Parts: sequence; C-alpha cells; structure tokens
Amino acid sequence: MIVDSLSPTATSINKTEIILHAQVEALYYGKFLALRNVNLPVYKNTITALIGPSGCGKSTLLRCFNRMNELIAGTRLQGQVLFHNTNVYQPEIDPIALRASVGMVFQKPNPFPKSIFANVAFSPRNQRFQAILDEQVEQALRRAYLWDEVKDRLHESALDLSGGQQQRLCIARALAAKPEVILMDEPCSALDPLATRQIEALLEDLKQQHTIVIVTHNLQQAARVSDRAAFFNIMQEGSRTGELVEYDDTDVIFHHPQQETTRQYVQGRFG
Ligand SMILES: Nc1ncnc2c1ncn2[C@@H]1O[C@H](COP(=O)(O)OP(=O)(O)OP(=O)(O)O)[C@@H](O)[C@H]1O
Repeated sequence: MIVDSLSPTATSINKTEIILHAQVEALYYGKFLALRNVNLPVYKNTITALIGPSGCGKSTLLRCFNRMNELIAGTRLQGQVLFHNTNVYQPEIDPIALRASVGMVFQKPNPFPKSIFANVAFSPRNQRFQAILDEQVEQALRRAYLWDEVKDRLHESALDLSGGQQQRLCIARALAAKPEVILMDEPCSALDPLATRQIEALLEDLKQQHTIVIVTHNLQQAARVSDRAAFFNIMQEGSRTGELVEYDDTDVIFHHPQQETTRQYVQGRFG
C-alpha cells in the first residue's frame, strides 16, 4: 500500500511539552494480559495516531489516558499515566474532572436522545446566564464545523442528524467541556468519505488549541492527519498481548520505520 503522507516534516513538530505520558507495564482484563511495555509521551498540540492490527490494545491504551478502563470490571493497570506530570491514577484525582480535561469521542456517534442544544449544553449546564450558555453552545458548534447546518434547528432532536453531523455534534459536546486533550476511538469508521474528510479537516483545526490522540484502522488517515504515530502489534506467537513496537514522527513510521514489522504493516502486508 502506498500512503501519501501529508503530515508535517519532523522538524516542524513541537516536541517541547509532554502533556500526557503513558507508562504502562501491564494492563489486565481479569487474568488476561492485554497490553504491556508501553512508554508513550504525547506532545502538546499534536495529533498522535495509534495504529496496528485488530486486538493489539489500541483502544485499551486510549481508555487508560482518562481512566475509562476503570468502568470495565476486572481491569487492572500496572504503571501510571501522567497528565501534566501528575499520575492520573492517584486516589485523590477525580475521574469525572479528569474526563472533562481529557475528553473522548467514540467510534459510533452517541448523542444523547435530547435536542442538539441540550447535547452541547450538557457540560456547561451549570452556567447561570442563558446568554452565556447560548454563546458557549454556538462557539462549540462553530468549532465543530456544525453551526451553519444546525443553527435553525437547535431544539430539534440530535437523533435526526446524519451520522457525520452526529459525530461532529459529539465533538462539539466534548469541546464544550473545554478539554485540553481529546481522545478519539476510530471517529470516522461509521462515516462516509465526505463526512470523514470533514472530520479530518476539523482535526487539523482543533490541534491549534487541543492535543489529540486518535485510534484509526485507516492508514491513509493516520498518514494524512497525524504528527506522531505509534504502531502496536502482538509480538509473541500464540499470545494475544499487545505491545508498542515503534513510536516516532508519522513520516518516519510510514517512510523510514526502524522495525521490519512496522514496515510490513504500513505497506499493508498484514492486519
Ligand atoms: N472489556 C474487555 N474484557 C476483556 N477483554 C477485552 C475487553 N476489551 C478488550 N479486550 C481484549 O483486549 C485486547 C485488546 O483489545 P482492544 O480493543 O484494546 O484492541 P484494539 O487494538 O483497539 O482492537 P480493534 O482495532 O479491533 O478495535 C483484545 O484481545 C480484546 O479482546
């Protein structure tokens, strides 16, 4: 597979500030070791893509960043995740507050069965002044490239929007919480090519103010949108445990990888 990388050159990627840092020795679901040996710093205002074949632990790692794995019974993490140098697994960290700062957008658009307005107003709903709330909702919808399409129907059901609009609404809902980091788990996999392009253009815009970590199966998408790419794989035969194989600037991963398995994967030889 030939991937036309439009990602920035290595020298243009700002690697001065690490905002998140996964240091995962092991992640278990019950007795099953799903992921091991992950040391992955995430740089501020970059897009980091997590790539690799199915079942190698990409979504598992993504959920570690904002403690979403804790919602799955039997999950156990050995290691830590630093957010601004503080371990988010310390008992005094409030996971709800963490998830406002490290927001998440899922594979399948999941708007609440409420109006478009109510979906976006969900996070800032404590706002006492209606005018300010209106302004925040409009701003989030504009930033998600959705305002023009919904401004005349804000009080209609979010469930009547198209799949691509619903996904942008979910992004607007995440943005309204003013997150520093947005985690995205295959956000385009349920969308058509046009809706996918809209989200990709949006990502480029969002990284000016946010840091984005995205899981994607679409290698072309990873090459197009990301600055850094992390390749995961199951390295031990007969095992189902995922490992981080290689992590570098996207251009290096796609054009000059250090590891043979990375080269084979980005060339579409497996997975
Ligand atoms: N809730 C769970 N309970 C038990 N095992 C799980 C759970 N979620 C994931 N797993 C297992 O953990 C491993 C990693 O899964 P994960 O979904 O993180 O991989 P992935 O790389 O994101 O896969 P895909 O690309 O198919 O989404 C797989 O073997 C999966 O079956």
